[in-house]
Amino acid sequence: MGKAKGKHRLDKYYHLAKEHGYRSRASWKLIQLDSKFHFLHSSRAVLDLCAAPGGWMQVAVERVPVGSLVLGIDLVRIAPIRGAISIEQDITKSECKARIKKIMGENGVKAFDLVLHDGSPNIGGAWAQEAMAQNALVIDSVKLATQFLAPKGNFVTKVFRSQDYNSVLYCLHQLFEKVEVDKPSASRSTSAEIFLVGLKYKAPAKIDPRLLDVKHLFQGTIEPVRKVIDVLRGTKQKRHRDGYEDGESIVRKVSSAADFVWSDTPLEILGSVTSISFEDPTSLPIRDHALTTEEVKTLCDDLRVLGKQDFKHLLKWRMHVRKSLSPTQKASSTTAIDGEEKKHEDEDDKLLNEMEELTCAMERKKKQAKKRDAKRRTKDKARKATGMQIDAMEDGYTDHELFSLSSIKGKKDLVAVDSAENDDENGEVRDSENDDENDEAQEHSSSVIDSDEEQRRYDEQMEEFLDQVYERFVTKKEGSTKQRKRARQAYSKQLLEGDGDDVVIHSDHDSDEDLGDQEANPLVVSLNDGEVPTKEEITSKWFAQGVFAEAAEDGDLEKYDSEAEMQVDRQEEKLAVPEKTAKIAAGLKHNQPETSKTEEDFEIVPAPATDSSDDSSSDDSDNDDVETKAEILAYAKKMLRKKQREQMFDDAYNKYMFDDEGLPSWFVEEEKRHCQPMKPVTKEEIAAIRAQFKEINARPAKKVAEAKAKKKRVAMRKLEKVRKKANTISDQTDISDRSKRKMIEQLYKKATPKRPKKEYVVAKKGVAVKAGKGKVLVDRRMKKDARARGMGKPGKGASKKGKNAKGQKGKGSGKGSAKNGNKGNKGKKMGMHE
Ligand SMILES: C[S@@+](CC[C@H](N)C(=O)[O-])C[C@H]1O[C@@H](n2cnc3c(N)ncnc32)[C@H](O)[C@@H]1O
Repeated sequence: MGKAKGKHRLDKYYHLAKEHGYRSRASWKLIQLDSKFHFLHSSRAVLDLCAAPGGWMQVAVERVPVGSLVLGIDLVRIAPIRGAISIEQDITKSECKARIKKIMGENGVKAFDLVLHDGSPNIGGAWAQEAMAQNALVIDSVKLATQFLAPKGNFVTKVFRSQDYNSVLYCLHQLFEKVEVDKPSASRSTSAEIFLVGLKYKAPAKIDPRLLDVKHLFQGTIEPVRKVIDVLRGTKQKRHRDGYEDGESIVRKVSSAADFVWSDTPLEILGSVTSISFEDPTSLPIRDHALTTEEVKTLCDDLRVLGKQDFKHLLKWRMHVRKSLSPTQKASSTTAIDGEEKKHEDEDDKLLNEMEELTCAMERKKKQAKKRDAKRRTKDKARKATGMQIDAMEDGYTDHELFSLSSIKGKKDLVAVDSAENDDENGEVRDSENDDENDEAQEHSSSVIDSDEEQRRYDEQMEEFLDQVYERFVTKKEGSTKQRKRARQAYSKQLLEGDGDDVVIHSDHDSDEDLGDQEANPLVVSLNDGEVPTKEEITSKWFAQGVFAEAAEDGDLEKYDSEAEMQVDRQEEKLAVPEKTAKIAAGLKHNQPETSKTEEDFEIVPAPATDSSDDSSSDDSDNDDVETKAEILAYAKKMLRKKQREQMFDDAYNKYMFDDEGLPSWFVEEEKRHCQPMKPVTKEEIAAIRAQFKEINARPAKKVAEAKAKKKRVAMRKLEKVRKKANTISDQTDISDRSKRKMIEQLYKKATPKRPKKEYVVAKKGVAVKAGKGKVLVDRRMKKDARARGMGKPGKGASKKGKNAKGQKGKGSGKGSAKNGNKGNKGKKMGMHE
């Protein structure tokens, strides 16, 4: 069955099979099926149809109870397997039946507990024909199973997911109490094979012969098959796993490529037809499009065998071909669906359309960004040429109103700012673009996706989305709406909040119905549901608290009064979130020491007490410094990303900002202990930064590295010179080889840098000797002791050197060394003193 050849076939299971001594990688399929359905351990007689080379037989022998019969049959000879019998037979012939019966009799087996079938017809040809022959072979194996299977016995067969697949499935449903469909991971995802496991054979007294007649089952003759179905089931047909109804499964349902591409419900089409054709005239441009590859055509040919990747590939192809053939049509087709139609549109289809819109928007934005960049570059050039660059800040020009959000009174102003900004950036781009483009640009003004990073993110999102759509597409067929809902919600959430900073989907509803909001500044967000309490309201609410009654009696009201004022200020301050980012950042460090407050409500954080004079703590403070630096850097790193930065700001609004006073001490204590706000950076992130510091510190100083490199260069040059000289010497003919060698040796000796010689100092009693840099202290006593302890044998050279050293040093090395060297060995205990 269209077997791929070559090295790629030798996958993990091939090697595993080799390792375990199985004759075929197919063994793993049976192992995995058995691990799931546990049919082997209780089978005392197993009939393996189409068993060569015997991989399944080997597994069966391993897993069935000892003494069980495992009978393997194949067209080709199966090499003997210990504990199994094999015969050469065609399972479609009646002779095969007789042979089986004979062997059963010989082994005292009345029926088989398990019939296995992994046959593949040994014919070539078109895929459809092959698949049909395969499934016909399956029915042959079913026939044998009905004759030899014991009641409650099990049956495992391989089928191909072609148009006959559902008929086979149906057939098995009639004969077994339960039918499981499984594709073990050992089965290649590229293969259309799938395994059906019929559990608990019903062993009906009579079986309608048409049920096992491939002509009835597979030939596309709907009526007779339906009759068979009706006779045997007498009930309404159920939907099956793959989403096609039994009766429908044998009919080829075709959709035109044009319908699929231009439809707003592509998933509905994918779920309801068996193939997509390119034959009708409207589909011709699609067929001839460069994007419509042979692969796409093959996928379209049989939609029932689509795997996940195929499914995604097909949807992506549709999206691109749609965009390429008619970008405008696409946009209108997705937006022009009237309300009624939209209701009926599948949710996934809607999401798919949104995704497509995003793709278009992204590409549009990319184009615009490119144009903008080009314009900006030319403008800059022109400016430079005329020397017109003016630094506004240099002139001391600052207009505070310019940066005040409160000056933006409504959406209109905002749009004005927005467009002004665009004008500023675009220069004359806008003038040159037509009105339509301008409208689009405004519509998607917040969905600017122009960097590679964003593109990557978008691609990931798209992949994820398609995965979800596929999962839902598959589960939908089983009627699982819950999962679909969940995934959809997750996706919408992602769209709205995940990357919402870049991609905003505008709903028409927004602009039309929220007219009442027009006068409010949309950037200034109320944290109080739009209702801003007045200063008086807040004050009175504050004083309404019970505690003030007591305080009034104690005459403490003055203090509370100022506190209330502060609360009011803070409330007001909350209303203009973006203007307070500096303070928010300060709020990140929650466990600040006491803060003092000024009338302008600045919070002055006292610097932590440090004592630079304290030397012992300098190490600690160094460590603290590194720790703090690492932490700050980790924050900074996070703040580089817009989304994370805003998240940090948002998180920084917490109760610690208010530094409540007058709380019961036990409460404060417990809060301190248990209520620690989460830092926006993790320990690991800080550790990573510290590791970076370490790495930087570990690098040699630039000067040292340079000096080393220079030294190396000089040495190399020297050696190069020597090499040349050596060559000239060796080329000379009038000198003997021996002298040549000597001369060359000398040359190299001179050139190689000499290591400073070690100086050996012999320790002598009563003479002080300093064994500093380059000096080695040699002490006879020490040597002897070491030798006595068996710690090592001083080499000849060492003693010789020692002697030399002694000779060199002569008297001078004298007595004091005994003090030095022998001190430890004076060892009264040992009594070894010299
Ligand atoms: C994929 S192999 C089976 C592998 C086997 N399960 C194993 O684990 O080694 C398919 C086998 O079906 C056999 N086959 C095809 N048609 C057959 C038939 N009519 N009768 C018997 N064997 C047949 C082929 O000869 C081939 O060996």
